[in-house]
Amino acid sequence: MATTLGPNQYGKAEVRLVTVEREGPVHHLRDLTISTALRGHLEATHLTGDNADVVATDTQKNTAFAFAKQQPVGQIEDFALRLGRHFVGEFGQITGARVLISEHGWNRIDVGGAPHDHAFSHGGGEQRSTAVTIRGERAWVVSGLTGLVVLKSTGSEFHGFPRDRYTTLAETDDRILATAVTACWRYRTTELDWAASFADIRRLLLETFATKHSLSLQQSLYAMGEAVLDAHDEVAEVRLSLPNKHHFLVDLAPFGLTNDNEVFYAADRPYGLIEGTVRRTEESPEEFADADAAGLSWHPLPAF
Ligand SMILES: O=c1[nH]c(=O)c2[nH]c(=O)[nH]c2[nH]1
Repeated sequence: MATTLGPNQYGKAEVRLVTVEREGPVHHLRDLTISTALRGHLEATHLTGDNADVVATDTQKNTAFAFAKQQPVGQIEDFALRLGRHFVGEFGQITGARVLISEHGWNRIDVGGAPHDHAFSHGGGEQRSTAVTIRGERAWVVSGLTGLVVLKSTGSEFHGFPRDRYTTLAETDDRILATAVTACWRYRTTELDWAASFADIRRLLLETFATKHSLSLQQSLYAMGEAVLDAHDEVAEVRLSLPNKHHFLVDLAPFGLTNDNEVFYAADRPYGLIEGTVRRTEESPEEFADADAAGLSWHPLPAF
């Protein structure tokens, strides 16, 4: 039988890295999950078990820890770029890298109205993330967030959908709309004030969800992506995944009670899952022409 090695990559997944930076008595906490994956001339190990070209996944993990000691971690995008460029720059057989980092937020505990120096409470399920891909000299950055849970108790309708013999859903002109936002956006640059960009994109996602009168979650999704592209030249494309966290009106008639949009059953599953991409249609300005090709931004490997 004739076989050949197809696309492949390897690395250490989900390295949990916590750093404490001390500014006198005030401590700064960072909590990251890092995955590195390397690509390159790796036929030998697959075909014969010759590991001469294999930068061990253990070494990849150690490099992340050592880098965190040698220089403040900084923005996750910069840390991912540093790590990825290191592996590609240091080892001739490694021609590409993909580094994923998600950051878990911690907030200072408030004690008597003042933020505590070194005690923190977990920020909840929300995470900030980045996916950096390196190939040779080139780099692509996609950043985003997950687990941003939002709900509006009015300003959402859903009606006008087709009815067939399987349709039972009632039309509504006033419902709860809730979701956990997963968003990622592809940058046109690798040098940026990442923190400022992230903060403003997050603000726009929240504000648009809140203020856009919604006739469908799909409409909200598009408006959220459009708001980001309108305000942020440095972003080429936004992808959103929005689970519709259904809140069904409970039928209180059996108890002789009315339900005037006050009592809901928050269903856990199944949930609608609304996903979409919002893109620019205009010609790329000169400065972004090269960066506007998605390149390897989204697809880790053709096969995955
Ligand atoms: O905003 C919505 N979009 C849908 O596609 C859909 N489908 C459904 O049952 N409820 C909803 N709500």
